[in-house]
This record gives sequence, C-alpha cells and structure tokens, in this order.
Amino acid sequence: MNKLVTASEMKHFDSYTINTIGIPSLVLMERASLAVRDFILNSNYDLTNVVVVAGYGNNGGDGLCVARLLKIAGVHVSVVPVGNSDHESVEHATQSKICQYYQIDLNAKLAALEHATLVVDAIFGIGIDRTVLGAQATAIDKINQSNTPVIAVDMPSGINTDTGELMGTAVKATATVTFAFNKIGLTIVAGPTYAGNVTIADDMGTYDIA
Ligand SMILES: NC(=O)C1=CN([C@@H]2O[C@H](COP(=O)(O)OP(=O)(O)OC[C@H]3O[C@@H](n4cnc5c(N)ncnc54)[C@H](O)[C@@H]3O)[C@@H](O)[C@H]2O)[C@@H](O)CC1
Ligand SMILES: [K+]
Repeated sequence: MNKLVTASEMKHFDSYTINTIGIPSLVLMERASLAVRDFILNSNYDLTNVVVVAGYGNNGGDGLCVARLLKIAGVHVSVVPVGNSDHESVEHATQSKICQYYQIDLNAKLAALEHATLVVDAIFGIGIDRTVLGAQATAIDKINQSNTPVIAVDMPSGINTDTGELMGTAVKATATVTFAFNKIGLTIVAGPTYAGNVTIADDMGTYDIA
C-alpha cells in the first residue's frame, strides 16, 4: 500500500528534495500546479469562469501558478486573495509578479464566487496549524455556499493534515489534487468527505522517504 504521510513528514520530504537533492522550490511548485491544471483541463468541469481563492503561503502560491497556467490555456480566471499579505511567502511573491505580467486579476472579491463555474481552493495546504477564524473562515463558508464544483490544492483548506479533523471549518471539495504522497488526513475522519476524489500527483508513495 502507498505510504500515507503527516504534515511534518511532508515538510521534511519537501525540504530534503529542495535542499539535499537540489530541486528548487519553484520547480516543485510548477510541477504541482501543472498537475492541478492538467486535472482541471482533463475533467469535464465548466471552465467559463474559474475563481481561485488563494492564501499568502505556498498553497496560495500554487493557486496563483494554477491561475497563470489556466490563463495561458485560454481559461478566464481570477484570484480572490485571502489573509494577511504581510505573511506572503517568497514563492507566492514570485507567482504574484508573474501573474501581473499575464494581467490576471489578483484582487477579485468573494462576490466573484457567485458567478464562478469552478472554484480552486488554495487557502491552506499542509501548513495549517490552528483553528481557522476571520477572513479565511468567511471565505471557506462562502466557497461551500457557492454550490460550485471545488478543486482543492493539496488539502481541502481547514482539514488537519494529520488527523482529518476540521480546524473549525473546512472547504468541502469535489476533488483534491495532492502532491507526492497521500496525506493521512485525507483518509480518516472528515478527510474523505471533504476531499472528494483524491488524485496523487507525482506519486512517490512506493518510495522510502530519505
Ligand atoms: N516548496 C514547497 O515547500 C512546496 C509547497 N507546496 C505547497 O505549499 C503548501 C504548504 O505551504 P506553506 O507551508 O506555506 O503553508 P500553507 O500555504 O498551507 O499555509 C500558509 C501559512 O498559514 C499560516 N496558518 C496556518 N494555520 C492558519 C490559520 N488557521 N489561520 C491563519 N493562518 C494560518 C501558517 O503560518 C502557514 O505557514 C503545500 O500544501 C503545497 O500546496 C507545493 O507547491 C510543492 C512545493
Ligand atoms: K487548499
């Protein structure tokens, strides 16, 4: 059976890949995002109006990268930013700059969800470590009320990567594209219901983690 990992095991694996093997972080992000793009393009979703809801960490960086890849593929896409930009990751800042070149709207409002035909959830991935409150909780609730298919990037935002429990509230996804290894939290407690169909991109599940 393929290995299931915790958040800390996944972080260790990412850091080993980046710092010891030498694959740059942005290359991992591009590969992850290409997998999400391919999943979206190869499914039967209505792509008339895709709305990416993105945090300011690397899960949000994935979201911006997916937005750019979809725009290049001819899809109308906008990004609703959620959270505190003071906490922007380095990779997110890079993706943001690239998106500006492609004239992607990075400041859409939550109201954009009312007209979305597909939502990409990139608020939190494996970095979630506390109860979701405030703007992020509002965004998650609006996504769930939108009655629109939702693709979660890596984890449905709000699901604990290790326990599958809700961290207050969580995105109820139609499908989740997770990276390299399946996560324990996608397989137990609320995880399976909130993740929908899980795809493991760049599946490393039969390898031993160094
Ligand atoms: N180079 C890498 O490290 C890669 C990361 N990837 C993506 O990056 C994600 C992990 O990124 P991050 O570690 O930046 O974490 P996240 O983007 O999951 O979360 C961002 C930050 O939010 C904060 N936070 C946690 N819980 C919160 C809460 N309840 N309310 C408010 N803020 C909260 C934490 O400080 C956390 O670091 C993965 O799930 C994956 O999507 C992928 O792009 C593959 C490569
Ligand atoms: K997510």
